Amino acid sequence: MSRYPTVAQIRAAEAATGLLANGVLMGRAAHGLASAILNHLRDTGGVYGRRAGLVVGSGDNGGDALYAGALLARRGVAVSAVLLDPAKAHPGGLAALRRTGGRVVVEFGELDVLVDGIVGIGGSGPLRPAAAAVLGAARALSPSATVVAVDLPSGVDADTGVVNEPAVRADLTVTFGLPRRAHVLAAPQCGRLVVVDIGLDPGAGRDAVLQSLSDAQVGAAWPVPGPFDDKYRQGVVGIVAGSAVYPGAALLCTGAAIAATSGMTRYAGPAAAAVVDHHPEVVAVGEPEEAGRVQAWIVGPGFGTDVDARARLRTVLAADVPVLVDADGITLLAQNPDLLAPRSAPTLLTPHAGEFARLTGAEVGADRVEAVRACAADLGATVLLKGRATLIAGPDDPDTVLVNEAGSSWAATAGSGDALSGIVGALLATGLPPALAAAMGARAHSVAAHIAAGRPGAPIGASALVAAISDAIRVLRASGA
Ligand SMILES: NC(=O)C1=CN([C@@H]2O[C@H](COP(=O)(O)OP(=O)(O)OC[C@H]3O[C@@H](n4cnc5c(N)ncnc54)[C@H](OP(=O)(O)O)[C@@H]3O)[C@@H](O)[C@H]2O)[C@@H](O)CC1
Ligand SMILES: [K+]
Repeated sequence: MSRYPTVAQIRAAEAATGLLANGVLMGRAAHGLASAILNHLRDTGGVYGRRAGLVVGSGDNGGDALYAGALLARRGVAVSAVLLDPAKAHPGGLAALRRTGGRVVVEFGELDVLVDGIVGIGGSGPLRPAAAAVLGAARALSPSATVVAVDLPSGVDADTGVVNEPAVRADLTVTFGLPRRAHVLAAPQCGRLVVVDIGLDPGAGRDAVLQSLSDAQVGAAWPVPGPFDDKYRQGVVGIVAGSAVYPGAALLCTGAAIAATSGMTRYAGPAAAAVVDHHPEVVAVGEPEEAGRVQAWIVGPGFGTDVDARARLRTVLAADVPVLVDADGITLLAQNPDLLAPRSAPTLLTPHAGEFARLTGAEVGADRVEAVRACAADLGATVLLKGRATLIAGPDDPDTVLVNEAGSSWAATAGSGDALSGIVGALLATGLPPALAAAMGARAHSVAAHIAAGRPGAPIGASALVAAISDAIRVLRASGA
């Protein structure tokens, strides 16, 4: 489990060490930062004589960069620093840099490493023009220089992950003590993340709302048949998806559900013939009323928004079992919010940003974590908000929002959401709590996309993703072994 505290929580954890005022924490931070840069230099041709440029802001983030620069200079790195506000540059850090032979310059020469010490957790808004100009000139002169962000890429909001352009885009981000929310919410902007141990209390971060499951946790919790299980033991999932004209969503959703668990899969809807054609293990009927008992329903992918779809949604939501509502089902639900009111079994909604806006009547906004939490509380449902960082909140636990960072964008392909619904719905039918099922499904979905794309990656369709689900589960189950 990784936890991503807010800036306020990080500041409290730092203060609790009692080591803020005496500079011990900054010393540890600078040491870790310098080590990460030295490792990078060693991996790319050596340390001595390589060139590092520091862009130094007016706060402690700049202080980290200056102290680390001093350590690099001592190891033979040619270090230069541009001070954005010379009067406010960290005095101790600046003195240390000067003592070790680092130079203060007004513009950089060619560089191997460009260190962003402009702002960290004290920053707000985009890069100011002076900082943007220095970075722009450095990038133009040294386009292949590795960009190392101190704590956070400047311009990225630490708590929301919003990238306020112009912002730094880092190849490597070195942070201190605990990862910040932005590291998972804006992962592509951060590049590789190194978390340096600065001696925070072992319990620090426990109060963080935003959390992610590890692959090992997902693998360990994945339901697989035990020695005495029969076909019903892992639950029966019922799927209402697709249409006679467009059976694709039904096929993808059903295929994903079949692969995700060894529970039984039923299908009810107008694509029944096509579903059985492609997936002979499915018991398929025309309407949900005819489907027999299920332990969870998936309703909505590609099933349209006409009166028949509306009637099917109503039937499914009237059942006293967990229901996952996706895609067209969410659009219909937005028009008929009263359908959720009588439900006592869990409901799980899986909107993308557009469907979320339809559902809540407002755009997701900058603070996605708060948006998904508020939506879950308002609707009394678990909500999975899709994105590169998928967020999941339940209605009864306002102190937990789960996040799955996809790690790549290979899953951004048509039909991918149908596959996600299939995986999560099958997990729901096994009896897993909705938020856990959603987070596990999202993780498996990301891993499947990664496997299907291969290395180096190639674009995939959702069918390839579905075909890789079994391998993804194997990878997850092996990761903790
Ligand atoms: N505390 C500790 O023990 C440890 C702290 N650590 C380090 O300290 C960092 C936090 O330091 P911090 O609090 O001094 O804030 P920080 O992020 O450097 O910048 C604040 C100043 O920048 C300015 N500014 C704001 N927005 C801006 C923008 N968009 N563009 C340009 N400038 C902007 C604004 O000042 P202004 O120019 O407005 O006067 C603001 O006051 C943290 O991220 C970590 O790296 C580590 O050493 C571990 C131990
Ligand atoms: K920074």
